[in-house]
Order: sequence, then C-alpha cells, then structure tokens
Amino acid sequence: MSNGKSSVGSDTTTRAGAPAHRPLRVALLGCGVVGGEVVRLLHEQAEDLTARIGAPIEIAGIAVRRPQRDRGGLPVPAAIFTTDPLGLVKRDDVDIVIEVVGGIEPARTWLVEALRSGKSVVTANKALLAEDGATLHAAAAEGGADLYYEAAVAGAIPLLRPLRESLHGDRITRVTGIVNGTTNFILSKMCTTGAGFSEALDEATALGYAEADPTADVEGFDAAAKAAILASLAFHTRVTAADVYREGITEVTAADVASAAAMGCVVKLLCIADRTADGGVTARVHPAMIPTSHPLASVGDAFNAVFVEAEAAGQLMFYGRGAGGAPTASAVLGDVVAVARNRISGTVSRGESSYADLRVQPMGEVVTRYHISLDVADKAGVLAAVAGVFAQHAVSISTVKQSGRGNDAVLVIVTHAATDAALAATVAELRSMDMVREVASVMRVES
Ligand SMILES: NC(=O)c1ccc[n+]([C@@H]2O[C@H](COP(=O)([O-])OP(=O)(O)OC[C@H]3O[C@@H](n4cnc5c(N)ncnc54)[C@H](O)[C@@H]3O)[C@@H](O)[C@H]2O)c1
Ligand SMILES: N[C@@H](CCO)C(=O)O
Ligand code: NA
Repeated sequence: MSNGKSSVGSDTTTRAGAPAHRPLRVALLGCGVVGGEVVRLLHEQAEDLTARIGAPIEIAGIAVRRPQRDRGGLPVPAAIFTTDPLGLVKRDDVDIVIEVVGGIEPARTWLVEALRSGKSVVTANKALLAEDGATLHAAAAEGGADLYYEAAVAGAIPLLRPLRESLHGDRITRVTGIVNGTTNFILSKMCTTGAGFSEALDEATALGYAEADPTADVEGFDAAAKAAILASLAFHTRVTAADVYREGITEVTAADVASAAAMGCVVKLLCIADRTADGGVTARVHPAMIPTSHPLASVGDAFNAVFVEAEAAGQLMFYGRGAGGAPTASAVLGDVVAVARNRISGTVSRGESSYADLRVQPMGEVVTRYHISLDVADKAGVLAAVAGVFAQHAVSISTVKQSGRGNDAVLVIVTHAATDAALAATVAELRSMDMVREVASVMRVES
C-alpha cells in the first residue's frame, strides 16, 4: 500500500488458479458510517472478492470532507484521502465509483461525470435516485455504464435485484413495505409499551437509531424516496419522490395505538405501491393500522421488511436490516462484485426499465379503509347526523363504537373502502359541525 493506493486484494490469480484480470480500481466517495464499513469489508474479504470477481479490487482514493478525522484505524494509508471528489472521479485509473455521501448535489454531478465517462457506479443514495434517477440512468446509457443501488432501499435486504431481475418474468401487483428502521423502532415501542411519540423518539435517539435531526425519518421523506424507487422498479414506470404521497408519524398518538390494538391491529409506517383497477399505479407512505395477522405486523425493532405480491409468484416477504454501516456495506459490496464482473466480461446490465409509463394516480383516487376517532356531544341525534355525513359522501361505515366521557362521547368509526378524496370531504364536513368537538384522529386501515 503506497503512493496513495490501497491494494485490498493482493492475489494475482483467482483461487481456482485462473489468470486474473488486472486490478479494478475503486473511487470511494464518502467514508462515514457506510463508507468505513465498505473499506473494512473490501480489506477483510479481499481474497474471496478476488476469487469471486476474477480480479483484485484496489482503492484508488477516498473522498471525504475531513481527511484528518480519526477513522478508527481503517486499513488504508493517509495519502489515499482527498477532499476533491470530482477530481477523484475523473482520474483515468478509476473503474468503479462507490458513492456513500448522500444528498442531491454535488453527488449528482459526480455520478453523472462518472457514468458519462463509462465508469460503473454503485450508490446508496436513495434521495438522489428518487429525486432525479432519470438523469443518472440517462448518463449511464450515454456512457455505457452500470448503475447499481441495492443499498438505497432496505439496506442489506436483497430487494432491488429480485425486483429488477428475478421477478422480471412476472407481473408485480403490489409492494407493501416497512422501509424505515427509525420509525419502525418508534412505532414498535409505542405499540408494545403504550409510550407516546416523543417518549419513543427519545429512546430511539438515545439508542442511536434516530439522527440528531430526525425529520427525514419521522416525516416520511426517507420512506417516500424508497417508495419511489420501489414503484419505479415494480411497475416499469418512472416514479419520483414528488409523485409519492407522504405522511409521517409525528401525529400518531398513544390513543391511536390503543384504538388499533382494540381492533386487533398495530400501527406501522407503510410504503405502499400498487396497481389500480383502472390501469394506473399509486405510491404512498403513511401510518396505517394493519391486523396483527399481517406478515408485516410482527416486524419489530428497527428491522425492515417488504411484502411483494406478484401474479404468478404470489406473496413474497423480504426481511432484514435496513440500516447500519455493515448491513448497508454488504449490499454495496454485492453491487461492486456485480459491476466488477460486468467490466471483466465487457458487458453492462440493462438500465432503467420505464417502458410501461403508467399513470401515477393522485392520493385522492387511492381507495382504502379508514379508522376515524371523533369527540362528540353525547346527545340525541348526534350519531345519526354523523352517519349522515358519511352517507352524503358515499363513505360506507363498517363499524361504530361509542364510549361515554361525561357530557361527551368518543365515536370510533371504521369505514369500508372509499377514496381518499371522499374521506377528506367527509372529515372536513365533520370538523365544521358544532356537535363534533374534535376529529381526534384519522388513520388508514390496510389489510
Ligand atoms: N447509515 C445507514 O444506515 C444507511 C443505510 C442505507 C443507505 N444509506 C445512505 O448511504 C449514504 C451515506 O450514509 P452514511 O450514514 O454513511 O453518512 P455519513 O454522514 O456517516 O457519511 C458521509 C460521508 O460523506 C462525506 N462527505 C459529505 N459531504 C462531502 C463532500 N461534499 N465531499 C466529500 N465528502 C463528503 C463525509 O466526510 C462522510 O465521510 C447516504 O446516501 C445514506 O442515505 C445509509
Ligand atoms: N434512516 C434510515 C436509514 C436507512 O435508509 C432508517 O432509519 O431506516
Ligand atoms: Na437493499
């Protein structure tokens, strides 16, 4: 290891004894939680990677913000670090660019440069892919380069490769996922202990699950980016973050969780992408009640799981760690092996598949069931008046439960399937009624 290069695979022959290809050189952009583990795995697995790829992988350089930072004895020389990511990407001796920095810019500029010049890209950047994947895919097509991003959705879980390869002979009808570990930890805590949102968030922060600024997680932005990527792959249609309806979990209360439990349900932040009866697709992220018998209901702690339904395959469940340095680096390394093999055999995987170009329907057209909790005056005619509002908007009521509270009552209404637009109009009218003191909560119910 000298001259600012780190040879993480020193063998010149594969284990099988076949002549090895020249070393493939990697530019690593970012060396934080994920990048550090990528370096460690490249080093520790060097011999196996060389055997599996047919060439050693060499780190040409690592771009970071602060080269002097203590990185806990990573097995690379100090000279390998640079603060010039674009300069590193442009180097002639780089074959593969791994981007684990995140954010839209300057990451987009680096990756477009890499792809246009024919360098393979492996990235974990869900925000960029969901916001402007089209630009990356176009650059990959232009440069004849590979763009792989298994780590971007559900971390270690092999999910994107199955969607874009294994299931390409089938017709996916629906993808329902828990794709954010932080919010799953918080909601699981609320469901098992009865804690409120703030208390559960504090625990998630103390345990290192939630970041100092948890907005991207608790407001559903992280899950919405993943929903866009999943919907794009599942339906061969370009779906961006802007197409995804998003609601976070900050408004979920202990009372919602108790109400869900009374119905035999738990509350989860779901990412749902499905085909609709009229030939479109929907993509949404919101908290929802799901029956405890649903395969996703038992996904606890900070785990992720994605439930895929396809016409021929039926129901498939993918489960595992969606975050963390090592699990995410595992997915990155899997992609590195794939793109490295392609380089050696002179091939490139098929790029973006968006031929179906289905209409992404607005949330108002989404059809689902709802759980509505109302604080109302406890007097004659209230139930009839409330039921009348539902009927007026063609929202059919499935069950009603009333409990007394002094002069007031709490009405919990569960509807049959209705459009989101009809439900929103119903709720708006309920809010305007004098006898309705408060619409305490509205939550979707998925089955
Ligand atoms: N941490 C996880 O569990 C996880 C899971 C899945 C995907 N991801 C994704 O992986 C990526 C990296 O996440 P992370 O948790 O490792 O982040 P991190 O903050 O720990 O590391 C970011 C790294 O990027 C470097 N960096 C930032 N701006 C830079 C710049 N302008 N120039 C050069 N270097 C710069 C920093 O120095 C740091 O080394 C993100 O896209 C994230 O969404 C993370
Ligand atoms: N913040 C994300 C990391 C993985 O994208 C989570 O909590 O799941
Ligand atoms: Na994954």
